[in-house]
Amino acid sequence: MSKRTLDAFFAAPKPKKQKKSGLYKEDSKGVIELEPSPSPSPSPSPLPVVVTSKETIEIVSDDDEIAVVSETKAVKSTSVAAPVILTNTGFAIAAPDRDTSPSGPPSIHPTYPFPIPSLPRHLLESMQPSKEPRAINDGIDLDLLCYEPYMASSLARDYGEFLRRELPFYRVQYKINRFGKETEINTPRYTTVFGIDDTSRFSPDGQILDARTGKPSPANKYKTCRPRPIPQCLQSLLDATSECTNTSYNFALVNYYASGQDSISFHSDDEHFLEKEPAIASFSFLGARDFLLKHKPMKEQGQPVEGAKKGEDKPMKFNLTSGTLILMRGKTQSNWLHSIPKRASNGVRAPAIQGRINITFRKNMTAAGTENYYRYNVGTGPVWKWDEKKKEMKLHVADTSDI
Ligand SMILES: O=C(O)CCC(=O)C(=O)O
Ligand SMILES: [Fe+2]
Repeated sequence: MSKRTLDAFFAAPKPKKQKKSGLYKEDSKGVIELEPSPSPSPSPSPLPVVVTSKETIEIVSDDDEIAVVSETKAVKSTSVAAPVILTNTGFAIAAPDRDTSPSGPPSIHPTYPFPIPSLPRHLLESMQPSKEPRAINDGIDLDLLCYEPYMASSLARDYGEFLRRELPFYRVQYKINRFGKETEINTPRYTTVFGIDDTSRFSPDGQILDARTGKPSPANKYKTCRPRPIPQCLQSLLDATSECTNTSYNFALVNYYASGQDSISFHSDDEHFLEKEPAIASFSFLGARDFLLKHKPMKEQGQPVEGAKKGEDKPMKFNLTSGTLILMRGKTQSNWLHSIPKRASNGVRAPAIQGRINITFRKNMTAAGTENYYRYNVGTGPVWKWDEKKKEMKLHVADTSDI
């Protein structure tokens, strides 16, 4: 969401708790793959049995957010034999026959706080959609394509864990003017962004070039940010998504919702620097979360309120599980709002909410759009990085040993 949209957002008082209207915000599936193993040598593997469980969760609050609203060369490497792990239940955990060696050197750029490893080879080979999409268009001006799943569950988990572990994240704070008063906003989720708008491109060695002339761009073209090339681990999914959705993208925005308290308020991705009727590809990895969609108020759009169409009064709800891709296209962004509401993380009937990665691929047309995306998704604060031992985000301390 852009600053312009935010300003419009705060032009009226914000209702407290549930039942919101207009643009105001509110702000897991367990998968076990088992292979019966009567003997210690279970190969060749039959198809895995996938056991899933659904949970019921409730909305806890809808205030806070202020929603904002290298290319690398593959190198040959050797495959590691997949181990078979025997459990004390008499089952062996299916050990996939996969090559987890890196598919190339890490992606590096002066703007990255640390090198970003290239994908393990088994993931790089799994970037194409696993099935045909289903159209969802049963609301007025709603035009969605849902790949459910785009990526099978164990690959989606590996990919989600890879991104969570290897990407730099930020907890962006910024100030807005709300009813004439300066207000500090704490974005209620981890964010990060890579990419550059259509007027520029990166050279193979990471310099910013003018997209039309191919010459280096003036050093002051981007005044408030340092655009970062999309690392291989995201570019490979972007390329596969471009191909299957027949759309080009130049930005990857990543959200990490660490718990049910992390969220994004109702908004639409209708920034003026995107194309008209933009196609936005939105992926989900790791923990499942509810995704709400509701029609913008008809009145606001100069249409009669009577005969409200599906989604306007009561939001449509999708439980987005790991590996799902939702493509929002056509008139969706100009007519619909979407959100990931807060959820109770330890409800009686609900297991703890697991962290969730979201990636959106978009096509940004202007340099101002680039500045906007970096301002609201990287900001000026410290870097957070996943601590694999503690299983949580930790402030990243730059390694100065080489300086
Ligand atoms: O996490 C999601 O599924 C939605 C994210 C989103 O709407 C956004 O980043 O604009
Ligand atoms: Fe969005």
